[in-house]
Amino acid sequence: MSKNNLFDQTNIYPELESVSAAAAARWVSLCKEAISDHGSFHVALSGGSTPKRLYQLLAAHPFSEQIDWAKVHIYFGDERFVPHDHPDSNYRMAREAMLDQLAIPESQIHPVDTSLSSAAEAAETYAQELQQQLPLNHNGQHCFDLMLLGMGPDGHTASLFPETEILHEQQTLCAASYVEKMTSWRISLTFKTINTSHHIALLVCGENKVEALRHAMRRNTPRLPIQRLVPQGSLEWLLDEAAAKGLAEVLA
Ligand SMILES: O=C1O[C@H](COP(=O)(O)O)[C@@H](O)[C@H](O)[C@H]1O
Repeated sequence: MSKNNLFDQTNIYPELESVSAAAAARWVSLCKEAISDHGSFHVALSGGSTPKRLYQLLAAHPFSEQIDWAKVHIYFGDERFVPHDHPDSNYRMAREAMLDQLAIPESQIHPVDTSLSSAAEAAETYAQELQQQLPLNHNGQHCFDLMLLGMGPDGHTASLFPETEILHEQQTLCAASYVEKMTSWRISLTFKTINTSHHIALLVCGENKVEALRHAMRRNTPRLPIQRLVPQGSLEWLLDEAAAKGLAEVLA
């Protein structure tokens, strides 16, 4: 249907609730697949506002009991360099919405250590942890079974913001980045890591995402971070109708 491979798997749902339910169903099926393939499921959570409902759904009936939580390993695609109890912490949001309700062994929950002395040190430590914990794919690359992502109105994904050096990072799995417009340090997985994932699910909701989505779908000049997605595995977009407004003609 689409002229752009990046958008070959694009599904549009009425609103956040149905986007979240579809993402939860995808989590369940990928989780079962990964556990039968290599005995565990390694997932990177996204932050921001969109995934909170997904996390709440996963922690409750009917999704929670379909998942063997003892075999799930939780990581973070990006993090704000703030304490874990800070309102901006992605870890705190995931704890409150999902993790506190589930029987995942603590040793399998991998937050970014934001108590370290700098964002650079936190990122370096996290990169080492990923190297130790993540399974290798058949190419010998550290590989997530599922990478959850969102997209900001400026086309950022994870904490890969426009005009930041981290966009070009090819060596490490995770790096620190100062985001001028947020006046804050972020720690983020790099495109190298994201693109290696077995499956990427992008949840995008809200009218303020329309312009960035249209730009990326039209394959215009690649100025947005999101256009740096070159997945080795599969990638699917889960959009709500507000974000997908007017996209039909671009996808046709
Ligand atoms: O992938 C991600 O995208 C979001 C965009 O957030 P949203 O609040 O518009 O859903 C980003 O800020 C977040 O940290 C990240 O993981």
